Amino acid sequence: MTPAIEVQQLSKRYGALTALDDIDLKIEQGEFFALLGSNGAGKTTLISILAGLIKPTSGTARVMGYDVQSQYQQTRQRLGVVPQELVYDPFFNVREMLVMQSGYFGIKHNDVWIDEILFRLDLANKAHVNLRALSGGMKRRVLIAQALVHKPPVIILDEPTAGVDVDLRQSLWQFVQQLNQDGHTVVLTTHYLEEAEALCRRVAMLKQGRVVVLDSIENLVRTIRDYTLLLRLSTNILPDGLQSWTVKHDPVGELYRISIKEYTEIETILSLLREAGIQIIDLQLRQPDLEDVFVKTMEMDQAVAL
Ligand SMILES: Nc1ncnc2c1ncn2[C@@H]1O[C@H](COP(=O)(O)OP(=O)(O)OP(=O)(O)O)[C@@H](O)[C@H]1O
Repeated sequence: MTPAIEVQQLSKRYGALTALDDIDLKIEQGEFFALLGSNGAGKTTLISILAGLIKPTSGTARVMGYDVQSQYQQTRQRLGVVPQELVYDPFFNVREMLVMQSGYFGIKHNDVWIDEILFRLDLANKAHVNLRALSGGMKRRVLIAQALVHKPPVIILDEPTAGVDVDLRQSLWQFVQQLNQDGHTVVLTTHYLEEAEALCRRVAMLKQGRVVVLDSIENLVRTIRDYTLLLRLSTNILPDGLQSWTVKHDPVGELYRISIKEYTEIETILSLLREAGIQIIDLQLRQPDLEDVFVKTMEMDQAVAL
């Protein structure tokens, strides 16, 4: 099957700055894929190239098999991008804007789908409100509606939940998951790693314009064997024996965070505390998650081999 997105040896330079450095990436149709990276890693640059908004310095990018530069019309029809920035035309109301956007794609009678999108994004009662009169979160919903108006098979969401309240986040994710189940490929960039972990199966992490991690979230989390033992204790004087572990004191909630690699270390720590007469008021064990993978990846000096 043709990949939804295929990027080969893609680079983008702004003068001396390399925003994307020889990237190869393939996202299959039907995937729910996370594109992660810290600020300035190159995520928006990659998305802008896919959307045909900027030209790469070298390399190729394809959407559903079509080249984003030489076959721009075909890729535009197949791609819906929700941009990070709130850009909107202040002269129209929500419905007018969506009808107009449908027109750009040559779709004449789109009312049924527009109604469905408005309903799913909880915008039905704002259909006749002028865009400039909407709150930031509502404008973001309109941007999402705008990206979906032509039912594109590939949907890219660039930090769609920034500034969005919890209610909409949940209904938005339900809607996007439904679209994914219906066969749409979804690519998501977000700084909320728990969101990526809950929704996506595979992830690429960008660092300084390079793909440094590409794998399923399940595999990545499995490779991390750092557990955190969280303890609230009856005293703040710890037994000397605990010096063999990295212990961090978190004044919020008076917690001690002890990094361990094996479950058996818990037994030793508990017996050291018991021997010192220290009581445990609260105990939790935190499993490694995508955030641990991300922090580790970003800390590494060199890109890890793919
Ligand atoms: N038009 C431009 N001119 C010069 N440099 C640019 C331009 N656009 C982006 N850059 C630089 O390219 C690099 C990648 O930026 P990009 O916006 O792609 O990062 P990002 O991963 O999307 O970051 P964020 O998470 O902050 O959105 C950054 O160093 C940025 O400053």
